[in-house]
Amino acid sequence: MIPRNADSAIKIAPSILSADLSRLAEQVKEVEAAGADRIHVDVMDGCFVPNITFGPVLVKWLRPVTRLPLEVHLMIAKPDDFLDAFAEAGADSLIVHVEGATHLNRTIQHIQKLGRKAGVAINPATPAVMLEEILPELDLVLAMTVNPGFGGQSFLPGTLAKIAAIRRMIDSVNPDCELEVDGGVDQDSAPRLIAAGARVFVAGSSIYGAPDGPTAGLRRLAGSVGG
Ligand SMILES: O=C(CO)[C@@H](O)[C@H](O)COP(=O)(O)O
Ligand SMILES: [Fe+2]
Repeated sequence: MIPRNADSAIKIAPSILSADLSRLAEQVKEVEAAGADRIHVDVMDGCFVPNITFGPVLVKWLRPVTRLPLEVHLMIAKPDDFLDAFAEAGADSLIVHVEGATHLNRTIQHIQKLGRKAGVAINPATPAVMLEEILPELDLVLAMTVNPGFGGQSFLPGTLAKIAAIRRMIDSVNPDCELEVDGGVDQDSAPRLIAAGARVFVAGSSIYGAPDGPTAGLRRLAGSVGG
């Protein structure tokens, strides 16, 4: 199998939320071989979002399965209480929601002290200006393109203008910060997202739910954005 070009400016992060969890290791190894750039782990607590998924123990078991970075998307009411546990389990980056962190600056400092990359996620209805003060400190912004909580939802096109606004903010104050998008990302939405300024693409159902399998799904998505 020919891997994707590792130097591609476009990064793809398969979300294991849509994987066949009865053979998770195999499913992660498959997307690694197909050229995925990182693995996206959706953590939900049934409080911040109406669904429950994974805890640090899953990250611990996943860590030796792949050489890819593990990014942990924390959709939980009390992210500060779990940062150490996810870092210790092997997370490479920790993403908290701007809507869920009361003392966001402190939370980001905490992540940095743990030696992990720090990201902030922003929901579709939250204005981009909420990122303004924290943006200089960030490694990554995760713009939600669905309401968080479930895989397999439809991309919300109303988020495109905000993504373009975040791209302008990043370019002016922190050009090294990555702009990642999450939710309903497939070969139809991805070209529109790239035009708006996104460079990292989380994809669950378009990869793991692809009828012809995760490798074909990933290839199709990468092909749609020239990555
Ligand atoms: O954070 C979330 C959902 O809350 C995502 O990471 C989903 O896992 C993306 O799944 P698809 O929309 O690509 O199926
Ligand atoms: Fe996510």
